[in-house]
Amino acid sequence: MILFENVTKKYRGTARPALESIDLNIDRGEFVFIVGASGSGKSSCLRLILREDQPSTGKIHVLGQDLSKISSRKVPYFRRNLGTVFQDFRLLTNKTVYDNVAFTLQVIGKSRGFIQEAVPDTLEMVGLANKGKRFPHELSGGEQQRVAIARAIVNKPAILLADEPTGNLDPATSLGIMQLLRAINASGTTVVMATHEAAFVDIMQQRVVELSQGVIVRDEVGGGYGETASIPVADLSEEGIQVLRTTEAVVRAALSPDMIGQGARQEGEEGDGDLADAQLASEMAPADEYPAALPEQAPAAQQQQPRAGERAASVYEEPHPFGEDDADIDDLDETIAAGGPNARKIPTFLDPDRNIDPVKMSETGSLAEHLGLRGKDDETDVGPAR
Ligand SMILES: Nc1ncnc2c1ncn2[C@@H]1O[C@H](COP(=O)(O)OP(=O)(O)OP(=O)(O)O)[C@@H](O)[C@H]1O
Repeated sequence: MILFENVTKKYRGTARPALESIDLNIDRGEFVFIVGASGSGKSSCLRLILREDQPSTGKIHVLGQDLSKISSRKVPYFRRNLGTVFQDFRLLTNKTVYDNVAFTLQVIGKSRGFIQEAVPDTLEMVGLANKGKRFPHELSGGEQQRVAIARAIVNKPAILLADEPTGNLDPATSLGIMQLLRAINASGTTVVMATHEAAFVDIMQQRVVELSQGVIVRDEVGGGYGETASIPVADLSEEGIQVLRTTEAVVRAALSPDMIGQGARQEGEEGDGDLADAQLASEMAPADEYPAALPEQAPAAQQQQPRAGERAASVYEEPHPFGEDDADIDDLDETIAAGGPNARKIPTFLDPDRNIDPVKMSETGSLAEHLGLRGKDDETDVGPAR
């Protein structure tokens, strides 16, 4: 689906390449973290996939297309298959939430009927069904990122590229965003995410591609953040460190062998966290306490038997821009049904089918409280996470 063949990118006027001899193959349905220290080449990598830039040497194929052969005129058509999310949200400030999401569809000429169906569906999916009339400045940071994600996925792209999507959010809000991205991935979208968020990379146990000075130094399925891709903890305030540690403790407790697949560890049971962690984790885990975050989606492992009528009800069944002859696209449904080539068990608290109501998540404070973290106001939802 995404193929880099011996790709080198050297920017004009720079002494060394930003990316050097990169070979990378990302399959349909994968969730891939791209990690690495600042300047290691993560964003350059995403820009090349998006065809915002071209490699100096080497070949890149995305969705079966040789990117060097796509003319500038056709680049916008190519990009319809890719959703993008950035650290700074990039919303249109003078448009409502609804219009921000609808705008994506309007510019590619979708019918009014399609837009009227797809936008509310997508806003509901990201937990913002009741906030369509708000303007971006009336939303918390986490909510703004949800709008950006809604905008990115409303056209049901095959690939979602996320460049530090939680970089401006606190850990609790970031957790909700990660859960949403994992749910989107579970529905079949390939997700490639550049990040510095060590805790989330560690707990998600997805494929990790680590860059160091433009070179891939690690490509590990089910990996963690790693030691060399260091998080700039020096930037953390004391309070930030406390929140990050608490979050990490919670998610690690949630991932303990006792809990995976069987709900929360009970208070007082043995585990690798302390009692407070176990309490927090057990608050997170009960499956039936919250409605499913994404009712129409199931975690990858459960998607081998799609529910009858589920796909028929989708509003996204329009012809793919690449046409029905594209083998890559033809195979997509099969891959989705199989849960993607790298479908594997995901942590219960990230399981889109089971735990946190997205509306609760988007109402700032409630998730943090739910996690046992400090509650917060809308105004404080945006802030340095690290
Ligand atoms: N347009 C450009 N012109 C010249 N050099 C660039 C350009 N864009 C990036 N670079 C350089 O390429 C290297 C890789 O940058 P890139 O933004 O891809 O790194 P990154 O891993 O995404 O960093 P960060 O985590 O700080 O966002 C850096 O040395 C950067 O200075």
